[in-house]
Amino acid sequence: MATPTIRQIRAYTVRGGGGDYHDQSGAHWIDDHVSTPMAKYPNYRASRRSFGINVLGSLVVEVEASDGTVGFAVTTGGEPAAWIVENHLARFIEGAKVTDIELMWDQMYNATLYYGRKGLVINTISGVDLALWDLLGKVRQEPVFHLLGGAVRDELQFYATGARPDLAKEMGFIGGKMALHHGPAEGEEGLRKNLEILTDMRAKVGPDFWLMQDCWMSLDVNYATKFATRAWHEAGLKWIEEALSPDDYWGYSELRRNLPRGMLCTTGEHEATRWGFRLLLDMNCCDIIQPDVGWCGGVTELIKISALADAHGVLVVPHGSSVYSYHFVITRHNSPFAEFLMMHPVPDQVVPMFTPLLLEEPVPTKGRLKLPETPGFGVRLNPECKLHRPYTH
Ligand SMILES: C[C@H](O)[C@H](O)CC(=O)C(=O)O
Ligand SMILES: [Mg+2]
Repeated sequence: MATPTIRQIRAYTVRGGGGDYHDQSGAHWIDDHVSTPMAKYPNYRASRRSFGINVLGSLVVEVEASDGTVGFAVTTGGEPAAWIVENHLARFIEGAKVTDIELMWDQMYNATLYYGRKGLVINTISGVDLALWDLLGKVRQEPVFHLLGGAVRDELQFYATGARPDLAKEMGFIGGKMALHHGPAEGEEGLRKNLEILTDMRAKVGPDFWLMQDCWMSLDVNYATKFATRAWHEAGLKWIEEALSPDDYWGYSELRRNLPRGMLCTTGEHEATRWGFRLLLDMNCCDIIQPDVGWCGGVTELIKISALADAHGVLVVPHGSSVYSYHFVITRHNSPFAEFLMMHPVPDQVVPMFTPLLLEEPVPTKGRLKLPETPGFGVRLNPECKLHRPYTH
């Protein structure tokens, strides 16, 4: 049978959770006075929505093959990403063989180099790439993790990100990661509060449960060193995550050298491509890299990033991104566990990370998950979510 080609690519936007998991309404732990680079401005301290963390919304990319098979993926990027797909990237996708993902990636990346490389553009390319892997899996009637070389273990094991590691422990997760609440602008009092939250949580979860702190790019080297050292001694903090701006490779190098022996430095969720990660690796910036497969260039690029990290003895524990991460992590020896982002507002129960956008999105039970062998990424779009196609070509 001839290899199907791609008949059409379509880009949609949708609001209210899903790919853009920060696009929540009402009270939610993910928007409860989280420390950010904007927290130096008191007006933007209480809520990340106040400075526009959710302005983009979700992007949904659909690719339809000549045999009628449709692949899709969701990520962030919203309307500007939809414009890039429809007006620029479509030409490299339509007419191509469904198997030629490497070629399509290279053309999308090189054609956008003059305004792309990172951020929104590589985020958009990631969405297209994930849709292409979904399509190939569906055409072949294989789950994506089979196409990536097959599972290297029976099931995935997860730590949970949310405000309640104590509840995550009861739910069977191997660790809990909390968002930092107070940044350097909140001074000594903020530092004391940050440490208090951690020591309280340590008392609740006992000595052995992993506790991690996500700093969402909000600290400087001095504050991060002081906080991490005290948090290690007073609360057994396992890792300090994304303490600095993603552009500050020099700062990460220094921070990692400053950390107490045994404590891990992690970063990379806002880094992109093999070239960005090469800087983090060559400059000894961290012990674990955390690429987001929906932002770093997609699965096609994550394969390369992961191989590079492996050669440097650095683990790859992707940021969030639900099934798109799970299908990768299960195939890699240097990704021994995965993140589960708790999207319940409290969060006192497990809900699918991209809720309500996907159907059949698998979730961990007792902190573990055996991936179903459904073709592609094994998920469907929820027909109740209103998609909008702002541009056509
Ligand atoms: C909790 C963090 O601020 C962010 O929303 C998610 C994240 O960075 C992570 O899961 O890691
Ligand atoms: Mg993070």
